[in-house]
Amino acid sequence: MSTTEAHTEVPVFDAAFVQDLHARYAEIRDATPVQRMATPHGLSVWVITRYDDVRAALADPRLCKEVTRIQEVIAANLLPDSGGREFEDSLASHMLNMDPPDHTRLRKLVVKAFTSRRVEALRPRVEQITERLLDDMAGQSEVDLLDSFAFPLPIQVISELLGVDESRRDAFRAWTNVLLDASDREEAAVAAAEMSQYLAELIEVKRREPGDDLLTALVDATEDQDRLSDKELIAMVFLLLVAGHETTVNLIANGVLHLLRNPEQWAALRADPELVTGAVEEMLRFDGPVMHGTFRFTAEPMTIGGVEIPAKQIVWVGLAAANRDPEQFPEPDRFDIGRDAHGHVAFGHGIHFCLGAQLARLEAHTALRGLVERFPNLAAAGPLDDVQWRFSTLIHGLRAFPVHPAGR
Ligand code: HEM
Repeated sequence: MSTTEAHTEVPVFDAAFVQDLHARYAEIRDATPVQRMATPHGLSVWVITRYDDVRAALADPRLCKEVTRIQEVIAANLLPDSGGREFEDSLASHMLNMDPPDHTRLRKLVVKAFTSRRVEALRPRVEQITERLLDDMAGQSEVDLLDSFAFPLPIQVISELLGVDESRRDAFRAWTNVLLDASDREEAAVAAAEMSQYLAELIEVKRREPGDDLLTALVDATEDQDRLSDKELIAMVFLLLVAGHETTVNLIANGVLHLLRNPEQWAALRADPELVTGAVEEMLRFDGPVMHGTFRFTAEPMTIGGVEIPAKQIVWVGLAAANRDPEQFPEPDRFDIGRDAHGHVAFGHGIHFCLGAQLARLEAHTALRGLVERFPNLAAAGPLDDVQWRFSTLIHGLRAFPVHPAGR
Protein backbone atom coordinates (compact mmCIF):
# COMPACT_ATOMS: atom_id res chain seq x y z
CA MET A 1 0.00 0.00 0.00
CA SER A 2 1.42 3.41 -0.92
CA THR A 3 1.48 6.30 1.53
CA THR A 4 -1.22 8.12 -0.42
CA GLU A 5 -3.62 5.17 -0.55
CA ALA A 6 -3.30 4.64 3.19
CA HIS A 7 -4.53 8.17 3.84
CA THR A 8 -7.96 7.71 2.37
CA GLU A 9 -8.81 5.45 5.33
CA VAL A 10 -7.10 7.03 8.29
CA PRO A 11 -8.91 8.95 11.02
CA VAL A 12 -8.20 12.66 11.15
CA PHE A 13 -6.90 14.29 14.30
CA ASP A 14 -9.09 17.39 14.08
CA ALA A 15 -11.12 19.71 16.31
CA ALA A 16 -13.91 17.12 16.64
CA PHE A 17 -11.39 14.50 17.79
CA VAL A 18 -9.94 16.84 20.41
CA GLN A 19 -13.43 17.74 21.62
CA ASP A 20 -13.92 14.07 22.49
CA LEU A 21 -10.26 13.22 23.06
CA HIS A 22 -10.29 10.51 25.71
CA ALA A 23 -13.24 8.54 24.33
CA ARG A 24 -11.77 8.63 20.83
CA TYR A 25 -8.36 7.50 22.04
CA ALA A 26 -9.99 4.72 24.10
CA GLU A 27 -11.59 3.36 20.92
CA ILE A 28 -8.25 3.43 19.12
CA ARG A 29 -6.36 1.88 22.05
CA ASP A 30 -8.90 -0.96 22.23
CA ALA A 31 -8.56 -1.60 18.51
CA THR A 32 -4.83 -1.30 17.87
CA PRO A 33 -1.69 -0.33 19.79
CA VAL A 34 -0.53 1.99 17.02
CA GLN A 35 -2.91 3.87 14.73
CA ARG A 36 -2.12 5.77 11.61
CA MET A 37 -3.78 9.21 11.55
CA ALA A 38 -3.66 12.45 9.57
CA THR A 39 -3.70 16.04 10.77
CA PRO A 40 -5.96 18.64 9.15
CA HIS A 41 -2.75 20.08 7.63
CA GLY A 42 -2.39 16.81 5.76
CA LEU A 43 0.45 15.35 7.78
CA SER A 44 0.55 11.59 8.19
CA VAL A 45 1.43 10.37 11.71
CA TRP A 46 1.42 7.12 13.72
CA VAL A 47 -0.05 7.37 17.21
CA ILE A 48 1.01 5.06 20.06
CA THR A 49 -1.77 4.64 22.61
CA ARG A 50 -0.84 1.88 25.09
CA TYR A 51 1.06 2.63 28.29
CA ASP A 52 3.83 0.03 27.96
CA ASP A 53 4.48 0.96 24.33
CA VAL A 54 4.52 4.66 25.20
CA ARG A 55 7.10 4.18 27.97
CA ALA A 56 9.23 1.98 25.74
CA ALA A 57 9.01 4.43 22.82
CA LEU A 58 10.11 7.36 24.99
CA ALA A 59 13.24 5.41 25.93
CA ASP A 60 14.00 4.14 22.41
CA PRO A 61 16.84 5.95 20.60
CA ARG A 62 15.50 4.78 17.23
CA LEU A 63 12.77 7.40 17.65
CA CYS A 64 14.66 10.55 16.73
CA LYS A 65 14.07 14.23 17.18
CA GLU A 66 16.99 15.65 15.17
CA VAL A 67 16.01 19.21 14.31
CA THR A 68 17.98 19.42 11.08
CA ARG A 69 15.90 16.60 9.58
CA ILE A 70 12.48 17.89 10.65
CA GLN A 71 11.84 19.70 7.38
CA GLU A 72 12.76 16.68 5.28
CA VAL A 73 10.63 14.27 7.36
CA ILE A 74 7.61 16.59 7.35
CA ALA A 75 7.83 17.10 3.61
CA ALA A 76 7.97 13.33 3.06
CA ASN A 77 4.83 12.78 5.13
CA LEU A 78 2.59 15.53 3.75
CA LEU A 79 -0.34 14.47 1.64
CA PRO A 80 -0.27 15.77 -1.93
CA ASP A 81 -1.95 19.19 -2.26
CA SER A 82 -2.14 19.61 1.49
CA GLY A 83 -0.56 23.06 1.36
CA GLY A 84 0.88 22.23 4.76
CA ARG A 85 2.95 24.82 6.52
CA GLU A 86 6.67 24.69 6.88
CA PHE A 87 8.20 24.18 10.26
CA GLU A 88 9.37 27.38 11.92
CA ASP A 89 13.02 26.59 12.53
CA SER A 90 14.41 29.91 13.69
CA LEU A 91 13.58 29.02 17.30
CA ALA A 92 13.62 25.28 16.96
CA SER A 93 17.25 24.43 17.69
CA HIS A 94 16.57 23.62 21.32
CA MET A 95 17.18 20.44 23.26
CA LEU A 96 13.65 19.14 22.90
CA ASN A 97 14.41 18.87 19.19
CA MET A 98 17.74 17.13 19.63
CA ASP A 99 19.16 13.66 20.21
CA PRO A 100 22.34 12.78 22.09
CA PRO A 101 25.09 13.90 22.13
CA ASP A 102 23.74 17.43 21.37
CA HIS A 103 20.80 16.95 23.72
CA THR A 104 23.08 15.68 26.51
CA ARG A 105 25.35 18.69 26.17
CA LEU A 106 22.53 21.28 26.23
CA ARG A 107 20.62 19.56 29.02
CA LYS A 108 23.75 19.48 31.22
CA LEU A 109 24.26 23.20 30.75
CA VAL A 110 20.65 24.11 31.53
CA VAL A 111 20.42 21.75 34.51
CA LYS A 112 23.35 23.68 36.01
CA ALA A 113 21.30 26.86 35.85
CA PHE A 114 17.77 25.56 36.52
CA THR A 115 18.52 23.92 39.85
CA SER A 116 16.14 22.55 42.50
CA ARG A 117 17.38 25.25 44.83
CA ARG A 118 16.45 27.96 42.34
CA VAL A 119 12.96 26.50 41.95
CA GLU A 120 12.42 26.08 45.69
CA ALA A 121 13.54 29.68 46.22
CA LEU A 122 10.57 30.74 44.08
CA ARG A 123 8.00 29.36 46.54
CA PRO A 124 7.32 32.61 48.47
CA ARG A 125 6.99 34.53 45.20
CA VAL A 126 4.60 31.92 43.73
CA GLU A 127 2.50 32.19 46.91
CA GLN A 128 2.51 35.96 46.73
CA ILE A 129 1.40 36.05 43.08
CA THR A 130 -1.31 33.47 43.81
CA GLU A 131 -2.63 35.54 46.73
CA ARG A 132 -2.76 38.69 44.63
CA LEU A 133 -4.65 36.97 41.83
CA LEU A 134 -7.12 35.47 44.31
CA ASP A 135 -7.60 38.92 45.90
CA ASP A 136 -8.45 40.34 42.47
CA MET A 137 -11.00 37.59 41.89
CA ALA A 138 -12.62 38.06 45.28
CA GLY A 139 -14.69 41.09 44.38
CA GLN A 140 -16.14 39.62 41.20
CA SER A 141 -19.23 37.52 40.74
CA GLU A 142 -17.98 35.88 37.53
CA VAL A 143 -14.50 35.52 36.00
CA ASP A 144 -12.80 33.41 33.37
CA LEU A 145 -10.57 31.13 35.44
CA LEU A 146 -8.06 30.98 32.59
CA ASP A 147 -7.67 34.74 32.16
CA SER A 148 -7.90 35.66 35.82
CA PHE A 149 -5.90 32.90 37.41
CA ALA A 150 -4.56 29.92 35.47
CA PHE A 151 -2.75 31.98 32.78
CA PRO A 152 -1.28 34.87 34.76
CA LEU A 153 0.27 32.75 37.52
CA PRO A 154 2.74 30.62 35.50
CA ILE A 155 3.29 33.42 32.99
CA GLN A 156 4.31 35.82 35.69
CA VAL A 157 6.56 33.22 37.33
CA ILE A 158 8.42 32.20 34.17
CA SER A 159 8.63 35.80 32.95
CA GLU A 160 10.15 36.94 36.24
CA LEU A 161 12.47 33.94 36.27
CA LEU A 162 13.80 34.90 32.86
CA GLY A 163 13.45 38.65 33.15
CA VAL A 164 10.77 39.34 30.48
CA ASP A 165 9.48 42.80 31.24
CA GLU A 166 5.85 43.50 32.02
CA SER A 167 5.18 45.42 28.80
CA ARG A 168 6.00 42.41 26.61
CA ARG A 169 3.95 39.76 28.42
CA ASP A 170 0.83 40.15 26.31
CA ALA A 171 2.94 39.95 23.17
CA PHE A 172 4.44 36.72 24.48
CA ARG A 173 1.07 35.14 25.01
CA ALA A 174 0.05 36.09 21.48
CA TRP A 175 3.30 34.78 19.93
CA THR A 176 3.19 31.43 21.73
CA ASN A 177 -0.48 30.95 20.83
CA VAL A 178 0.28 31.53 17.16
CA LEU A 179 3.28 29.21 17.21
CA LEU A 180 1.56 26.34 19.00
CA ASP A 181 -1.94 26.49 17.58
CA ALA A 182 -2.95 25.42 14.13
CA SER A 183 -2.36 28.86 12.69
CA ASP A 184 -1.29 30.14 9.30
CA ARG A 185 2.22 30.12 7.96
CA GLU A 186 2.81 33.85 7.50
CA GLU A 187 1.46 34.67 10.91
CA ALA A 188 3.75 32.03 12.47
CA ALA A 189 6.81 33.39 10.61
CA VAL A 190 6.11 36.93 11.85
CA ALA A 191 5.62 35.72 15.43
CA ALA A 192 8.85 33.68 15.29
CA ALA A 193 10.86 36.61 13.94
CA GLU A 194 9.51 39.06 16.51
CA MET A 195 10.08 36.64 19.32
CA SER A 196 13.69 35.83 18.37
CA GLN A 197 14.51 39.49 18.05
CA TYR A 198 13.11 40.22 21.48
CA LEU A 199 14.96 37.25 23.01
CA ALA A 200 18.26 38.39 21.48
CA GLU A 201 17.74 41.83 23.07
CA LEU A 202 16.91 40.26 26.41
CA ILE A 203 20.10 38.17 26.40
CA GLU A 204 22.14 41.24 25.49
CA VAL A 205 20.72 43.09 28.48
CA LYS A 206 21.68 40.22 30.82
CA ARG A 207 25.22 40.25 29.46
CA ARG A 208 25.52 43.97 30.21
CA GLU A 209 23.65 43.86 33.52
CA PRO A 210 23.91 40.37 35.06
CA GLY A 211 21.32 39.62 37.75
CA ASP A 212 20.56 36.83 40.17
CA ASP A 213 18.15 35.23 37.70
CA LEU A 214 17.89 32.13 35.55
CA LEU A 215 18.70 33.93 32.33
CA THR A 216 21.96 35.30 33.74
CA ALA A 217 22.76 31.79 35.01
CA LEU A 218 22.11 30.38 31.52
CA VAL A 219 24.30 33.04 29.91
CA ASP A 220 27.06 32.16 32.40
CA ALA A 221 26.58 28.36 32.47
CA THR A 222 29.74 26.47 31.56
CA GLU A 223 30.73 22.82 31.50
CA ASP A 224 34.25 21.70 30.59
CA GLN A 225 34.89 25.13 29.04
CA ASP A 226 31.73 24.72 26.98
CA ARG A 227 28.90 27.25 27.00
CA LEU A 228 25.69 28.01 25.12
CA SER A 229 26.08 29.96 21.89
CA ASP A 230 23.76 32.92 21.26
CA LYS A 231 21.60 30.86 18.94
CA GLU A 232 21.34 28.06 21.49
CA LEU A 233 20.52 30.54 24.23
CA ILE A 234 17.71 32.09 22.20
CA ALA A 235 16.21 28.68 21.41
CA MET A 236 16.59 27.53 25.03
CA VAL A 237 14.88 30.63 26.43
CA PHE A 238 12.15 30.22 23.81
CA LEU A 239 11.63 26.61 24.95
CA LEU A 240 11.45 27.56 28.62
CA LEU A 241 9.04 30.41 27.95
CA VAL A 242 6.71 28.37 25.77
CA ALA A 243 6.79 25.45 28.20
CA GLY A 244 6.15 27.89 31.03
CA HIS A 245 3.25 29.55 29.16
CA GLU A 246 1.25 26.69 27.75
CA THR A 247 1.40 23.85 30.22
CA THR A 248 0.76 24.65 33.90
CA VAL A 249 -2.03 26.97 32.77
CA ASN A 250 -3.97 24.05 31.39
CA LEU A 251 -3.04 21.70 34.21
CA ILE A 252 -4.73 24.09 36.63
CA ALA A 253 -7.81 24.75 34.49
CA ASN A 254 -8.35 21.15 33.33
CA GLY A 255 -7.88 19.95 36.90
CA VAL A 256 -10.38 22.41 38.37
CA LEU A 257 -12.85 21.39 35.65
CA HIS A 258 -12.66 17.75 36.73
CA LEU A 259 -12.84 18.64 40.41
CA LEU A 260 -16.05 20.59 39.77
CA ARG A 261 -17.44 17.79 37.63
CA ASN A 262 -16.85 15.48 40.59
CA PRO A 263 -18.16 17.54 43.51
CA GLU A 264 -17.35 14.84 46.08
CA GLN A 265 -13.66 15.18 45.08
CA TRP A 266 -13.79 18.96 45.47
CA ALA A 267 -15.47 18.46 48.87
CA ALA A 268 -12.72 16.04 49.94
CA LEU A 269 -10.04 18.56 48.97
CA ARG A 270 -11.90 21.35 50.72
CA ALA A 271 -12.10 19.28 53.89
CA ASP A 272 -8.41 18.44 53.73
CA PRO A 273 -6.23 20.71 51.57
CA GLU A 274 -3.28 18.40 52.35
CA LEU A 275 -4.75 16.14 49.65
CA VAL A 276 -3.48 18.66 47.12
CA THR A 277 -0.33 16.67 46.31
CA GLY A 278 -2.27 13.56 45.26
CA ALA A 279 -4.88 15.71 43.53
CA VAL A 280 -2.28 17.31 41.27
CA GLU A 281 -0.84 13.91 40.28
CA GLU A 282 -4.34 12.69 39.41
CA MET A 283 -4.97 15.91 37.44
CA LEU A 284 -1.79 15.22 35.49
CA ARG A 285 -2.79 11.63 34.81
CA PHE A 286 -6.45 12.21 34.04
CA ASP A 287 -6.19 15.22 31.77
CA GLY A 288 -2.66 16.60 31.62
CA PRO A 289 -1.94 19.53 29.33
CA VAL A 290 0.38 17.71 26.90
CA MET A 291 -1.50 15.19 24.73
CA HIS A 292 1.46 13.78 22.79
CA GLY A 293 5.19 13.76 23.04
CA THR A 294 6.73 16.39 20.79
CA PHE A 295 8.05 15.73 17.27
CA ARG A 296 9.66 12.29 16.80
CA PHE A 297 10.32 10.16 13.76
CA THR A 298 11.58 6.64 13.03
CA ALA A 299 15.28 6.67 12.13
CA GLU A 300 14.89 3.12 10.77
CA PRO A 301 12.00 0.67 10.34
CA MET A 302 10.77 -0.41 13.76
CA THR A 303 8.03 -2.49 15.33
CA ILE A 304 5.97 -0.97 18.13
CA GLY A 305 3.26 -3.05 19.83
CA GLY A 306 3.53 -5.53 16.98
CA VAL A 307 2.89 -2.86 14.34
CA GLU A 308 5.60 -2.29 11.77
CA ILE A 309 6.45 1.33 11.07
CA PRO A 310 8.72 2.16 8.13
CA ALA A 311 11.68 4.57 8.41
CA LYS A 312 11.19 8.37 8.38
CA GLN A 313 7.64 8.23 9.71
CA ILE A 314 6.34 10.73 12.25
CA VAL A 315 5.33 9.13 15.54
CA TRP A 316 3.13 10.72 18.18
CA VAL A 317 3.72 9.19 21.57
CA GLY A 318 0.23 9.31 23.09
CA LEU A 319 0.77 10.51 26.66
CA ALA A 320 -2.93 11.26 27.22
CA ALA A 321 -3.92 7.83 25.86
CA ALA A 322 -1.29 6.00 27.95
CA ASN A 323 -2.48 7.73 31.12
CA ARG A 324 -5.95 6.24 30.58
CA ASP A 325 -4.76 2.73 29.74
CA PRO A 326 -6.83 0.31 31.89
CA GLU A 327 -3.91 -2.14 31.92
CA GLN A 328 -1.94 0.41 33.93
CA PHE A 329 -4.58 2.40 35.81
CA PRO A 330 -7.68 0.49 36.95
CA GLU A 331 -10.93 2.29 36.04
CA PRO A 332 -8.90 4.91 34.22
CA ASP A 333 -11.87 7.14 33.40
CA ARG A 334 -12.70 7.62 37.06
CA PHE A 335 -11.21 10.86 38.42
CA ASP A 336 -10.05 10.05 41.94
CA ILE A 337 -7.66 12.31 43.83
CA GLY A 338 -7.05 9.52 46.34
CA ARG A 339 -5.75 7.02 43.81
CA ASP A 340 -2.14 6.13 43.23
CA ALA A 341 -1.43 7.97 39.98
CA HIS A 342 2.25 7.18 40.30
CA GLY A 343 3.92 6.27 37.00
CA HIS A 344 1.81 8.60 34.83
CA VAL A 345 3.64 9.93 31.79
CA ALA A 346 2.23 13.48 31.79
CA PHE A 347 5.79 14.83 32.10
CA GLY A 348 7.18 12.35 29.58
CA HIS A 349 9.84 9.77 30.36
CA GLY A 350 13.50 9.14 29.57
CA ILE A 351 16.10 11.68 28.55
CA HIS A 352 13.56 14.41 27.64
CA PHE A 353 11.63 14.08 30.93
CA CYS A 354 10.21 17.51 31.71
CA LEU A 355 12.82 19.84 33.07
CA GLY A 356 10.14 22.05 34.63
CA ALA A 357 8.25 19.30 36.50
CA GLN A 358 9.29 20.58 39.93
CA LEU A 359 8.28 24.14 39.06
CA ALA A 360 4.98 22.99 37.51
CA ARG A 361 4.13 20.99 40.64
CA LEU A 362 5.04 23.89 42.92
CA GLU A 363 2.77 26.22 40.92
CA ALA A 364 -0.11 23.75 40.69
CA HIS A 365 -0.02 22.87 44.41
CA THR A 366 0.05 26.51 45.42
CA ALA A 367 -2.70 27.46 42.96
CA LEU A 368 -5.05 24.67 43.88
CA ARG A 369 -4.57 25.03 47.59
CA GLY A 370 -5.11 28.78 47.39
CA LEU A 371 -8.23 28.35 45.29
CA VAL A 372 -9.92 25.74 47.48
CA GLU A 373 -9.10 27.60 50.70
CA ARG A 374 -10.17 31.00 49.45
CA PHE A 375 -13.15 29.96 47.33
CA PRO A 376 -14.55 26.75 48.83
CA ASN A 377 -17.86 27.33 47.01
CA LEU A 378 -16.31 27.90 43.60
CA ALA A 379 -18.84 27.00 40.90
CA ALA A 380 -18.82 26.82 37.12
CA ALA A 381 -20.78 29.61 35.41
CA GLY A 382 -21.72 27.43 32.44
CA PRO A 383 -22.68 23.80 31.87
CA LEU A 384 -19.74 21.58 32.83
CA ASP A 385 -20.54 18.97 30.22
CA ASP A 386 -20.43 21.41 27.38
CA VAL A 387 -16.96 22.95 27.58
CA GLN A 388 -15.04 23.80 24.40
CA TRP A 389 -11.48 22.55 23.91
CA ARG A 390 -8.90 24.49 21.91
CA PHE A 391 -7.66 22.83 18.78
CA SER A 392 -3.97 22.00 18.97
CA THR A 393 -2.08 18.82 18.16
CA LEU A 394 -0.01 19.15 21.33
CA ILE A 395 -1.77 21.02 24.11
CA HIS A 396 -5.09 20.01 25.68
CA GLY A 397 -6.68 23.13 27.08
CA LEU A 398 -10.02 24.89 27.39
CA ARG A 399 -11.01 27.87 25.25
CA ALA A 400 -12.58 29.55 28.26
CA PHE A 401 -13.67 28.58 31.75
CA PRO A 402 -16.20 30.99 33.30
CA VAL A 403 -16.67 30.49 37.05
CA HIS A 404 -18.36 32.16 40.04
CA PRO A 405 -15.56 32.41 42.62
CA ALA A 406 -17.88 32.68 45.60
CA GLY A 407 -20.45 30.22 44.34
CA ARG A 408 -23.82 30.69 42.67
C1 HEM B 1 2.09 20.86 33.97
C2 HEM B 1 3.09 21.40 33.37
C3 HEM B 1 4.00 20.69 32.41
C4 HEM B 1 3.84 19.52 31.72
C5 HEM B 1 2.65 18.57 31.75
C6 HEM B 1 5.04 19.32 30.93
C7 HEM B 1 5.26 18.24 30.10
C8 HEM B 1 6.43 17.98 29.42
C9 HEM B 1 6.66 16.82 28.60
C10 HEM B 1 5.64 15.73 28.33
C11 HEM B 1 7.93 16.89 28.13
C12 HEM B 1 8.64 15.87 27.24
C13 HEM B 1 8.21 15.99 25.82
C14 HEM B 1 8.77 14.93 24.92
O1 HEM B 1 9.49 14.00 25.36
O2 HEM B 1 8.49 15.01 23.72
C15 HEM B 1 8.50 18.11 28.64
C16 HEM B 1 9.78 18.55 28.37
C17 HEM B 1 10.26 19.75 28.81
N1 HEM B 1 9.64 20.64 29.66
FE1 HEM B 1 7.82 20.46 30.48
N2 HEM B 1 5.89 20.37 31.13
C18 HEM B 1 5.30 21.23 32.04
C19 HEM B 1 5.83 22.40 32.52
C20 HEM B 1 7.06 22.87 32.22
C21 HEM B 1 7.62 24.10 32.74
C22 HEM B 1 6.92 25.04 33.71
C23 HEM B 1 8.86 24.22 32.17
C24 HEM B 1 9.91 25.29 32.34
C25 HEM B 1 9.82 26.35 32.95
C26 HEM B 1 9.09 23.06 31.33
C27 HEM B 1 10.24 22.83 30.60
C28 HEM B 1 10.47 21.72 29.83
C29 HEM B 1 11.68 21.51 29.07
C30 HEM B 1 12.87 22.46 28.99
C31 HEM B 1 11.56 20.28 28.42
C32 HEM B 1 12.58 19.61 27.48
C33 HEM B 1 13.47 18.67 28.21
C34 HEM B 1 14.45 17.95 27.31
O3 HEM B 1 14.33 17.97 26.08
O4 HEM B 1 15.41 17.37 27.86
N3 HEM B 1 7.98 22.28 31.39
N4 HEM B 1 7.57 18.76 29.43
